[in-house]
Amino acid sequence: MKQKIKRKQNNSARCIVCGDQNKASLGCRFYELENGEIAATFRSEDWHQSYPGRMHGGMAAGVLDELIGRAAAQGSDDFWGVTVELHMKYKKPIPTEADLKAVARVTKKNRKLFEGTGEILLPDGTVAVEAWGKYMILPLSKISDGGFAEEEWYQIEEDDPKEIDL
Ligand SMILES: CCCCCCCCCCCC(=O)SCCNC(=O)CCNC(=O)[C@H](O)C(C)(C)COP(=O)(O)OP(=O)(O)OC[C@H]1O[C@@H](n2cnc3c(N)ncnc32)[C@H](O)[C@@H]1OP(=O)(O)O
Repeated sequence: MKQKIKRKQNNSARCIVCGDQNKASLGCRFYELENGEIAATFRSEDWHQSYPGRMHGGMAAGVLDELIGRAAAQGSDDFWGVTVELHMKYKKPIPTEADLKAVARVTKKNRKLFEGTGEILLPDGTVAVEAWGKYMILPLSKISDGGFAEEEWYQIEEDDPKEIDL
């Protein structure tokens, strides 16, 4: 089903999932949706492989870890936290050298913690991987040394889609 995109979130420079200047990164883009969920687009390259032709399960966990975390950061470029628990269910292999999508949402949130779920979809829409995660909300100063937000956290200017088919 097509979902309207409200806003694209920032990328970072060196992250393995969304690093704009990291050649090994999955190149994720994160789009906040009108229905309250968040979607990611990314490409599985051959260097993300586990078995031949199959994306590494750790990379899939990385995508859903970050995507669920970002689901709680909707509307803000200054909301931070760290993953404290992550549970994965691998249902189908994810091919390498494929353009892929994922979607996530927050399911529970209080002052200190939040939880959410997410899925990676195969090109035909089948759910390949499901995840549930729990995160602790923290100020950036407790997570990273200074300079990240100013130097490594920015919008990529490009021709962004207006909607996404999930
Ligand atoms: C995200 C948007 C970003 C948006 C954009 C970016 C998205 C990035 C997403 C990727 C994120 C990552 O991969 S992050 C990388 C992977 N994760 C990490 O590196 C986290 C490693 N863990 C830690 O650094 C630490 O454990 C902390 C900071 C989480 C907690 O340390 P601490 O504060 O010393 O811990 P502690 O005193 O034991 O606990 C503090 C309070 O939290 C509670 N607590 C601790 N763990 C848990 C838990 N799993 N479930 C419930 N509650 C817990 C304790 O009971 C306690 O409650 P009370 O006694 O106060 O009541």
